[in-house]
Amino acid sequence: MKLFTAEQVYAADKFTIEKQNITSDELMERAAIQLFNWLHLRMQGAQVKIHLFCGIGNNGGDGLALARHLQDHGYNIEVYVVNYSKKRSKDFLTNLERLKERKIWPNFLEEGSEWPPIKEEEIIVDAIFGIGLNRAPDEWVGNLFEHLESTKAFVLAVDIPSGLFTESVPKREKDVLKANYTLSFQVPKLVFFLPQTGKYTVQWEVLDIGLDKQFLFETDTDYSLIGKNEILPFYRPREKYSHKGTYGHSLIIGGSYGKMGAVQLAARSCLRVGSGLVTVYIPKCGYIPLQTAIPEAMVITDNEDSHISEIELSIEPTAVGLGVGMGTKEGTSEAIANFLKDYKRPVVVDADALNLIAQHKDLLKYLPGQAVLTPHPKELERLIGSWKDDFDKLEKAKVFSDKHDCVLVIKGAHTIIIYKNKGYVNTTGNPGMATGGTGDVLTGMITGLIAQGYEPLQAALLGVYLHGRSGDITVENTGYQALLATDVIEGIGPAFLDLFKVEEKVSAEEDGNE
Ligand SMILES: NC(=O)C1=CN([C@@H]2O[C@H](COP(=O)(O)OP(=O)(O)OC[C@H]3O[C@@H](n4cnc5c(N)ncnc54)[C@H](O)[C@@H]3O)[C@@H](O)[C@H]2O)[C@H](O)CC1
Ligand SMILES: [K+]
Repeated sequence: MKLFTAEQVYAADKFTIEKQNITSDELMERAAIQLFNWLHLRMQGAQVKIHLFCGIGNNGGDGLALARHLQDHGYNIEVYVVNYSKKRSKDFLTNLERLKERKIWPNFLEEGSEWPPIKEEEIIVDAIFGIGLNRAPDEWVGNLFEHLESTKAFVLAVDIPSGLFTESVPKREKDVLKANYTLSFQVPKLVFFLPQTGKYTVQWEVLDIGLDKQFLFETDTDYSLIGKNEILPFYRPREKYSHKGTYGHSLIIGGSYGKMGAVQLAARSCLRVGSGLVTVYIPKCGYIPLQTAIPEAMVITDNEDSHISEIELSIEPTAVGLGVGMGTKEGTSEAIANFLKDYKRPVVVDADALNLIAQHKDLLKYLPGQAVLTPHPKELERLIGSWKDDFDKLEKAKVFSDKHDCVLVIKGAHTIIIYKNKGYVNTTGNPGMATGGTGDVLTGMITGLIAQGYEPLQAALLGVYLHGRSGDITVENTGYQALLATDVIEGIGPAFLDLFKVEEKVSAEEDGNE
């Protein structure tokens, strides 16, 4: 799913209005009906009080139109206009008139107004600011947000939590009204997925308001959301007359005394994603544990017992996963540097190998094209330097990826994959996966996918998606706390099978939308 900028959403609006020969008021009405259906389906006429806070632009217009539908269906509502500007939008005014015709008189809130009392069990609809926010809300509006949050009532945001910009990070937390749920029109916003801005909504959902499908399809975006629909088109099925040679030979280079587990995790996950053959290159101390734990893997050992000192290859791997559990002994750093100077085939670089490259940036020029780098935030900072905020981080990552022709897998709650000027936001995974070894599993998976012939970017997308999906499937049995990296490997099979499961439709939801 593409992630549009506010400017692109406005363009889609305009295009739709012209092509479908409708008015902007009719489009607002569609939005309001979708909002109403969503609420009505869940509330079934319950008389819990709904407090609708509406701004003076089109987001406010949506709120007023929703209030009208709620009133028509007998809901218990109270409407407020947050009067932060005299510049009211046309469709806001139209909807204000419609409310007045029904004898609904909103409360006008201004600087100095007394804030309305709201009970914890009541509902707040936030239609104050939408994607048109162009500067931080005035102090008194921030104070209102604070008051609304302090009531602990459930906050349902229309389109986007008020005070949240679509393309930058707000300066102060109190300038945004935190939402429990956001109903976003047509497309989710990038800010829902970044650590500094994602925290402003607990959950989100998209409401289809019928913006022109062709326009949405043809508009190119810098960011997209990666789910099953984005993965399936490049999934490669197993061929009947294939053999293990068809699916590549992966080599995992890593391990040191006390960190052999990392190699085991990477090698096993590499096998689980379907790599035809897997060899590991490790220091001698890992020989017996490796051979015992993973009979399917082949082992080549370094001359040193406790760390890697020289990477001498007697095989020609299809793809290499470099760095897991490797340590930073001096001999090891040299071995990696020498290896990278000679090696010309696809590589996934992780952990200590990443840190080494960050320390010796001249090594970057030896990376083969489209090398996949899988840094966590600290490793990323060592590579690209510090950043002002999440948007700055993404821009710097894009510049780095373009300059060094590499795929950056920025690990986090929503892992973001950057290649050149595009970003791909992953949707799978959960907090249970914040545990030692899951990164090694990811490295093994991406390596194994590249070995099978996936382009490095595709391998990164599929690997990250399946890794998170496996965690999501597995956590159902383990719970967050007990989830182990090993469990994520065991879930890879079910995650592949899940790619082909047809989603069950909630029939009531469909009814509600009719
Ligand atoms: N396709 C869609 O998604 C549709 C969206 N709709 C809704 O329209 C809003 C966007 O409406 P817009 O009028 O452009 O902006 P806002 O309501 O967000 O803001 C109002 C207005 O206020 C001014 N402003 C901005 N920042 C400030 C500030 N800090 N203080 C005071 N005033 C400010 C600015 O001039 C804005 O224009 C979208 O989110 C949806 O909810 C349509 O209803 C249907 C199609
Ligand atoms: K809002």
